[in-house]
Amino acid sequence: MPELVFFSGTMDCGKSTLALQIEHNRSARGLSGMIFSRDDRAGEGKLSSRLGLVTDAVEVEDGQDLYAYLVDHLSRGGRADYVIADEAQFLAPEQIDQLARVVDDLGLDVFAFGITTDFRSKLFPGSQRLVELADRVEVLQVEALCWCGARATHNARTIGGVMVVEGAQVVVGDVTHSADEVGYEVLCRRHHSRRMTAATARAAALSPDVLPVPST
Ligand SMILES: Nc1ncnc2c1ncn2[C@@H]1O[C@H](COP(=O)(O)OP(=O)(O)O)[C@@H](O)[C@H]1O
Ligand SMILES: Cc1cn([C@H]2C[C@H](O)[C@@H](COP(=O)(O)O)O2)c(=O)[nH]c1=O
Repeated sequence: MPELVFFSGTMDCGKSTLALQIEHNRSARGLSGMIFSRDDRAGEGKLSSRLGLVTDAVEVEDGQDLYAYLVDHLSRGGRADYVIADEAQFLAPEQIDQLARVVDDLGLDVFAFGITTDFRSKLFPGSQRLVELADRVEVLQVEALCWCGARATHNARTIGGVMVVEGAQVVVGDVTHSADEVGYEVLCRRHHSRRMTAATARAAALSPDVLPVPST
């Protein structure tokens, strides 16, 4: 049975790498994938991983009907044996419905990859729809870690390493925090709710105002 699978996790946990591996393994067996992406850091029409691999993708536009795009592609003699959608959090809920229709009406597997929640730990609309519709939601096995060593479950947006909680939901970026630049850092829930990034934790530890806590 074809499936809609949502591979979800924090930033930097290997989602795009897995997407590229699925693509590689299937194309190595002669299958042909339709690859969608949106706002990849590597640029328009790309699906890229931090491990350095990159492939071409169809850049999804606002209002684009993904089901109609596939039907059109197939009716012109194009091939598509499965579908990959990276950065799926950036897709509109209607586009996720269209991907579900690709599974149900065209009989193709759809593998969607994306972060579930934004920097305020609120669901992206596209991710919410994926959770609602997916046959399976898979959490990636490679754990991204918080600076404290716990499993990272949340995405923080930072400016110069300091967590911010105001701003647009979508700001394309990477897990870096050079001065003045918008970046991201993955944190455990405790440190996300305390707004404590690696930089602010280090600064607090060095501060003369912080009294040493005797160990119990
Ligand atoms: N230099 C490296 N050596 C080994 N693994 C790396 C290196 N750089 C990145 N990675 C791996 O790549 C993962 C990020 O992969 P990527 O597919 O770009 O993540 P995502 O799409 O989830 O944001 C990191 O969690 C890490 O496991
Ligand atoms: C938390 C959060 C992230 N983003 C952006 C930042 C990146 O461009 C992508 C995530 O890509 P990755 O391959 O999973 O690292 O999403 C955003 O726009 N808004 C947010 O709140």
